[in-house]
Amino acid sequence: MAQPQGPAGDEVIIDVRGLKNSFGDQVVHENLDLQVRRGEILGVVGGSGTGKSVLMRSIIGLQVPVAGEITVFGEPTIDADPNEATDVRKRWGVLFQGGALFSTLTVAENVQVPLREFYPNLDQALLDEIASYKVVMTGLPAEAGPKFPAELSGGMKKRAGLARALALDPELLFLDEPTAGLDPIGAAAFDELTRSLQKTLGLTVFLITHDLDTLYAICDRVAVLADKKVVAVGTIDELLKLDQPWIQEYFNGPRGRAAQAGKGDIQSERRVDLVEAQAIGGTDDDNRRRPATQAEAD
Ligand SMILES: Nc1ncnc2c1ncn2[C@@H]1O[C@H](COP(=O)(O)OP(=O)(O)OP(=O)(O)O)[C@@H](O)[C@H]1O
Repeated sequence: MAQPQGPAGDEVIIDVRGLKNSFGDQVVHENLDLQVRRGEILGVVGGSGTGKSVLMRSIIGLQVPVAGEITVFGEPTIDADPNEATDVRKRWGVLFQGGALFSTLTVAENVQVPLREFYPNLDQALLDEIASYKVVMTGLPAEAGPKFPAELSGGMKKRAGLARALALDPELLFLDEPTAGLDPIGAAAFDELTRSLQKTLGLTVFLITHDLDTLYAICDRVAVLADKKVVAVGTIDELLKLDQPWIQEYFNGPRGRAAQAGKGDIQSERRVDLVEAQAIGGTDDDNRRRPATQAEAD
């Protein structure tokens, strides 16, 4: 199927049109449109409960909307033919909020879950080899493979979840609040990891976040959810020019201004943070904490 084209002529990987979601009387989305372009990191922001996670679940077929159309790689994901849905699902990876690792499986076994699901005939030696590669790729030490999730720090769990999301060599990555719960150093290191994997692997990334530093550091464009729909999509500079109350409050509030003022410093600090994080084995479990922004320092 021909891929739709975005306004700038870029290939549209995710195309959401007229989406409506509701739970009982509560309407979460109404006439929501969104296009995600190949190769971008799209940040998705909005107040708590505006339906960011429900949007992601709708796109990946876990939430059946009341109305609307969604295509991913040009294929419909709502009421899709099961075989075609499987073909499309192989092309994306998902890091759910909190990591969603299976607690009774080791990190390596968690990474192997999607491989076993989609390629049941792979032999164990190959599964082990792929899992080791993905574990190291996400900055975890090789020794993390045989560990259980309960033995990992919060940051390591996120990396393990990311390793599982990358198991099938996806073209498209969904990240639901990947830096939530991480200290600033861990969050910065995870941002750098996301950016470097996105560049190296040519990924398109749909990234739900509340983290202003993440938006400034790695997102190419930002989509804003409010009033049950996407009220704006653009670079942060473009969004700042809009007279939309939530956008102004979010980006021009004290934390937004601090993130904006320090964005160059934050990015260069974040490169140092990554080196530091790698030096300590990719873990975020040290208790060093320093303010990411002047607002936190205050
Ligand atoms: N399975 C469900 N059943 C009933 N209501 C739901 C369900 N899933 C989500 N909701 C409701 O839909 C709304 C949007 O939820 P969602 O988790 O998408 O918000 P969010 O924008 O991701 O919020 P947050 O930033 O706090 O994570 C919320 O009011 C939530 O209670």
